Amino acid sequence: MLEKRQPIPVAEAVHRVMDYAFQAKNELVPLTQAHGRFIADAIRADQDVPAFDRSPYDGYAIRSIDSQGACSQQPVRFQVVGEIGAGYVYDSVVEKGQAVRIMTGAPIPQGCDAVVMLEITHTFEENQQKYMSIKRSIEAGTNISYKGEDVQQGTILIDKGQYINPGVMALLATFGYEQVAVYRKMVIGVIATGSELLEPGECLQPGKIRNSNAYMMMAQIERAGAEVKYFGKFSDDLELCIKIVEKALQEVDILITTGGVSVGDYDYLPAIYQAMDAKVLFNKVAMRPGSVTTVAACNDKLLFGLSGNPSACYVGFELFVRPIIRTAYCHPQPHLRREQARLGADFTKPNPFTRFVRATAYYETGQLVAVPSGFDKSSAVSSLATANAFIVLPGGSRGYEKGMSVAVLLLEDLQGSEWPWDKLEKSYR
Ligand SMILES: Nc1nc2c(c(=O)[nH]1)N[C@H]1C(S)=C(S)[C@@H](COP(=O)(O)OP(=O)(O)OC[C@H]3O[C@@H](n4cnc5c(N)ncnc54)[C@H](O)[C@@H]3O)O[C@H]1N2
Ligand code: MOO
Ligand SMILES: [Mg+2]
Repeated sequence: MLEKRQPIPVAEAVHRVMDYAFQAKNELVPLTQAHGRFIADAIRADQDVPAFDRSPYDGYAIRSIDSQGACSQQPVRFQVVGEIGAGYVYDSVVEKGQAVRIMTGAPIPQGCDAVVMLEITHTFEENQQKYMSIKRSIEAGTNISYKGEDVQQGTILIDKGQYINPGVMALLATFGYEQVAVYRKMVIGVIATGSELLEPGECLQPGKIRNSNAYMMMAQIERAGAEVKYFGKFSDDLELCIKIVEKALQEVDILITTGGVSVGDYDYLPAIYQAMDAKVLFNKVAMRPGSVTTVAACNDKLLFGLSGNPSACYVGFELFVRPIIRTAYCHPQPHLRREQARLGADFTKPNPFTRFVRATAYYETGQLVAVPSGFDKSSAVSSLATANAFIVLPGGSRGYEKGMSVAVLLLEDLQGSEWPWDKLEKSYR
């Protein structure tokens, strides 16, 4: 007798998976390889930035008091006693009536408290001595970038778990990180199943299709920030498949299979979990696509049995695997970013289960709009290419109309959500 599978709500399924979340170990990488990784240590400013008062302009450093009374009828002149470029320090004290030619980024010489922009000065020479004059008085503090105005020593600038973007790279360099502690990339194994599968380089034959899921998932794994280990395709021999899964599981942090989780004669995954004595966390989720998504735990390692249908496989990865990866990197918001959007086209299919419609989301005069990105069957591959979001339609509805407000999950957003599954209300206009 065929075992009857009990569908569980999506949020419950995600909870069951997240109970197995763990933290990845750290490793040091050269700064040049840190972009795109997740930082494993907070960045604390060990110095002020800037570290000294400096000039934001090219001009002349002066003592502001000396400029008092300057006007167009009575310009005030300064004796130019030196010059200082960025990277150098003027080593004398500037005296009454003196000025130092200064370049952007150079430290303010001792004695000076203002910088006059080059454009408002007049320069001349008398008796082989350089002078500069100005026609207005300058207040103390004019054109000075003060020590610590950008960052004060001791400030925590980035918490651990943050994604290293180009701006974080700038901070790491500013504070002298030649090596950066990042979370070790999780290694995720991928196995495709099905005798119908051909690789992209092979010619199509009757009844066969090309294996798209493995390549799609490899990219999803990389987008989520992990590393792929591809084990190729299963053979048709169950005993051999069991051995392959057991061996693969030892070489990876997480193993994903695609296909073979339903009730077909060649759907081997349930038998494999049983043979391995793996604990099945669930094998049916009240969602479409991806209702057959199965997750099992074997010696604390997760085995994700994603559907063979491309759209179902894609959705299963983003909902269940991605948050495990991001949690391993201590990211505080490991799930897909949830937002509210306006539905850009009718979606008339009824939804007995929560439906994740692959969609294109975009802004239109400040409002997020989401339009289904094409053919919406679980087997669809075409609608994935332009999808950057899922429209989440709660179960028990009879279809949705253009203009309604719907929840969306954004696929290409780095911020993420802490827990996007609360209060998935029925939509409203
Ligand atoms: N009697 C029932 N039949 C099915 C049920 C059910 O509940 N009762 N569930 C259906 C649902 S829902 C889905 S989804 C699929 C899931 O099937 P499997 O996960 O077992 O996957 P396969 O049978 O191996 O393949 C399904 C489909 O996907 C194609 N496929 C497989 N691997 C790949 C790949 N790597 N790249 C591209 N396409 C792939 C495969 O050729 C099949 O067409 O089961 C339903 N059936
Ligand atoms: O698991 Mo299937 O994708 O619900 O169609
Ligand atoms: Mg099947």
